[in-house]
Amino acid sequence: MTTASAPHVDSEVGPLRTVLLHRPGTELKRLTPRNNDQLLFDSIPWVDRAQDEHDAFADVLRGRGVEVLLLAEELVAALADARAHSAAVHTAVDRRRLGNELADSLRSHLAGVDAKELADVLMGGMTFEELPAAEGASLVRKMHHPHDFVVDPLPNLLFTRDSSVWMGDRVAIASLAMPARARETALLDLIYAYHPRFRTAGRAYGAHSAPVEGGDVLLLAPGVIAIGVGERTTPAGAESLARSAFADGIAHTVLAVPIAQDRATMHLDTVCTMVDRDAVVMYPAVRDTLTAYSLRPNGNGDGVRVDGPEPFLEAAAAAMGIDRLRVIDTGLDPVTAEREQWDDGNNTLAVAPGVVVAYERNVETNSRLEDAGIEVLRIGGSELGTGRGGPRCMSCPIERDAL
Ligand SMILES: NC(=[NH2+])NCCC[C@H](N)C(=O)O
Repeated sequence: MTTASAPHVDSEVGPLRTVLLHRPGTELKRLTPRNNDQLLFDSIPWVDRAQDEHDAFADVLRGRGVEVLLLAEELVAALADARAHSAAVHTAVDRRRLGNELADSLRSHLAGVDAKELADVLMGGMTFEELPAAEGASLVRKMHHPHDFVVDPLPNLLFTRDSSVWMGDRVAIASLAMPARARETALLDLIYAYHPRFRTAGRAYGAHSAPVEGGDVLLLAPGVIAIGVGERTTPAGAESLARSAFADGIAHTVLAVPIAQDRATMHLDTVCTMVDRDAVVMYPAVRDTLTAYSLRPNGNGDGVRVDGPEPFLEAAAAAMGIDRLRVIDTGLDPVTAEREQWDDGNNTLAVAPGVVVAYERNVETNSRLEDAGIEVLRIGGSELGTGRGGPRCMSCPIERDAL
């Protein structure tokens, strides 16, 4: 491993130094037409091609000097600690699903496997068919279909943005709203608690608090955080993240931004991402309608003042202390705009101010970004995108240089 500097992120666009990605693996092979909706994929990805696309994404980042950490490797490293190993077994065994007898036999099986094999089960799941034969006749085993899951797979691990968020030098483990993703945070929690590199990192926000997902959290500028509130992050989640950020001195203003409770706009970063210190790319259909409530400490203990709603762009510029937040005018007709929004055209990952990674398929959005002087690093995403997530969703920045 390269010599690690300290984790720290206080913007969306400061030069990216270290990022956490997840190269998709066995968990994607679990997707079928019967379970894909529940597992939050819109079709069945071609897994080998998804891996190739992901490797190319990681290479683009490495080519820009970014250190790429892969979740599977970090998880195996964390599980080398015996305490992490036994905590991990605990998170994998669902007694309500398995009943006591089968739960006990799964527990003793997993307790005996090495870190790599345990990590594979935690990420890729396990079916009844794969469960090593246990003594005794379990009704649960007899009555389940061999392809039912003993441990659910986590295909959305790919979207590392959502499960944890670095704010300043602290990491917040998210609280994921959808049952299909809930267990992801347990894996991130293990990595940050037991991996030698992260063991000392401070935490922000309580893991078991109201739902907050990282795709909703935008670090607009040092001290200014926007939080989308919609299908995933709840008002209570936004409020609790704001209180935690104020208490830790990470933010002076948090903007709570209502977004439509739709699959197409499940997170704020599906309609708006930052591409430069003072510029965003935004889905034209929300440009003039997005609003924000401003939260600030009211100077009275841990009291919080709530103002608004007012137009998002105005509230953001005021909190950031700039005249105007530039919106790159994609100028797209409504149908093209809707198509490219669905394909994560607005979901860019900045590697530096004015330099972003974007899916190549969003031809029109990308060319407007270039017209506006933004450098666009294009990646293929035909298979990666089947889970509805782009370069920002697939990356969790751990270290960015200050602006
Ligand atoms: N930050 C994001 N926009 N993440 C996209 C997550 C997509 C994932 N399939 C989900 O529905 O949860």
